Amino acid sequence: MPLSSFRVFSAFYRPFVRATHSTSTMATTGKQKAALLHGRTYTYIPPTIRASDTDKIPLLYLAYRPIVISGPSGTGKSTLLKRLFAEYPDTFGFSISETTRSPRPGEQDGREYNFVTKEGFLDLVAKNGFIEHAQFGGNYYGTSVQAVKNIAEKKRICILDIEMEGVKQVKRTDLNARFLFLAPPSLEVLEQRLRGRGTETEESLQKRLDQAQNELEYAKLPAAHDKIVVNDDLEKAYVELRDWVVDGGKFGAQ
Ligand SMILES: Nc1ncnc2c1ncn2[C@@H]1O[C@H](COP(=O)(O)OP(=O)(O)OP(=O)(O)O)[C@@H](O)[C@H]1O
Repeated sequence: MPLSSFRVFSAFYRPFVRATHSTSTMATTGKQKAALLHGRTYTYIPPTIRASDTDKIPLLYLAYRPIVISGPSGTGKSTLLKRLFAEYPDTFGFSISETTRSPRPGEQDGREYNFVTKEGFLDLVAKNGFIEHAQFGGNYYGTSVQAVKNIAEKKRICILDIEMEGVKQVKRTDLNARFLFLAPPSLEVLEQRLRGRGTETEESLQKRLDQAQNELEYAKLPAAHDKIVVNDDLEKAYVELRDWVVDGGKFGAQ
């Protein structure tokens, strides 16, 4: 795993989940629609519980619907989310990751991380309890479905900044999330932004661009996302993203 992926799990009180790796598996139910795009098969996974099944969704998740923001690395997700959190400081929640590593001095269980045993972690993996998980430096790290639910319980809206496999995994839960895809104006512009950011090696840049193609192709599937925003002009993209997220003050509540 490239070092840059570690920041996914390293920040305290993360307002959103950042991940570039996932070990989620593809579902194989008959409900799926598959589409062959450019020689690869992409599967649209319909939500386990549809937003229209309001009687099956716990009340809290009707009111505090998590928002999943995905899009190729370098599209501008962090830039736009930072602005959103600054404009709405008390609206969004903090998801706490699970980890099998030991607490460092000063760290508290349930604050920086939920510290769990390897057995407990793998048991939750087997039960499909993670949205994303990864191994780093001999330890496991992950974002559990329960951690996202805890945010709704605090009456806040959880924003998940995750990649495609995580998006599919969220669709398999009863989180009743809304899905926004942030697209770059083009792959060329994306490459320029990644180079301009100065965080990538040539190798990690290539990996990100390859993954960007996968994400862009998945996003073409009908109903993969509820909203697509193209981040061409930053100001325009921010207003479009914010207006969709805020939804006239309802934040997507049903
Ligand atoms: N509309 C825009 N016009 C020009 N530059 C932009 C625009 N949006 C973002 N950028 C720049 O592009 C770079 C990548 O943005 P950012 O780091 O927010 O992407 P990201 O999607 O969060 O990437 P990652 O998933 O790798 O963290 C940054 O240097 C940012 O300043």
